[in-house]
Amino acid sequence: MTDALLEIAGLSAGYGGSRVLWDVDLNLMRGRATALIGRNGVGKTTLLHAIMGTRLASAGSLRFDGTDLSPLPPERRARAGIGFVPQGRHIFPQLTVMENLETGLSARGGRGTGGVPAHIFDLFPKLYDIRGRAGGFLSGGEQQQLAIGRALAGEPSLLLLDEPTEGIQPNVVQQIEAALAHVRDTLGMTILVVEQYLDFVWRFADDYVAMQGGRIVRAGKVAEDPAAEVAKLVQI
Ligand SMILES: Nc1ncnc2c1ncn2[C@@H]1O[C@H](COP(=O)(O)OP(=O)(O)OP(=O)(O)O)[C@@H](O)[C@H]1O
Repeated sequence: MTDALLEIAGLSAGYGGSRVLWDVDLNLMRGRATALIGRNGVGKTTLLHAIMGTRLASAGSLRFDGTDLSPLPPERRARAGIGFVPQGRHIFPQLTVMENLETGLSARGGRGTGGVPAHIFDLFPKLYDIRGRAGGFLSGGEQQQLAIGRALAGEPSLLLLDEPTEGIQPNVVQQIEAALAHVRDTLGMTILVVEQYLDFVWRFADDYVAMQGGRIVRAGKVAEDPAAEVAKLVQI
């Protein structure tokens, strides 16, 4: 067993004839949170989709916990332990908060038992208060908490998040930050978070990876490189 939970090597991906990711190498270490940053359109979302299997790579390899992900469709990748909080949240509007959370349980595969884990309501108490409300009636902040809670219900070992603070008020941003730090520190969860809001990720992430033009141009530890310096380099 290596220290890397996810090993990406020489990954390329795109849309039709246009290539978006070029020869991406990235290792995510177990129990660490990595911020994936870069300007709009550099390919961050595409990289998350290539990991999740909702966009297929045209070249390169993806190994998760030692297993080749390439032949696995998205639902098998979810059952293997990859959770995804997509941009735009994709809450089921007709289902209640509790039912939305329960949809996340199917990603568990053989891991975990019982219903929605209680710690999700400890992390996001508001979800318990509104558990009977339809997803379509939630505020943006509530939807984001629900999207994260639903991914956590699958008890993933790797959690992918696409711009979780987008359009979210500061008190909910703080809760999201505390929740991500908590699942990393107590459950040893590995996290890859795409973010434009560098102050947020620099507060809790361990590592960062900066992309430009579909390539990783810099990687390091957030404790060693100031956010402002990295932001300047990748022109955020
Ligand atoms: N479904 C699609 N079909 C065609 N091109 C796409 C599609 N989705 C994204 N692209 C293009 O791929 C490139 C990378 O997009 P991607 O969403 O991965 O970037 P990003 O860094 O996540 O940016 P953002 O922060 O705006 O989401 C962009 O040029 C985008 O226009």
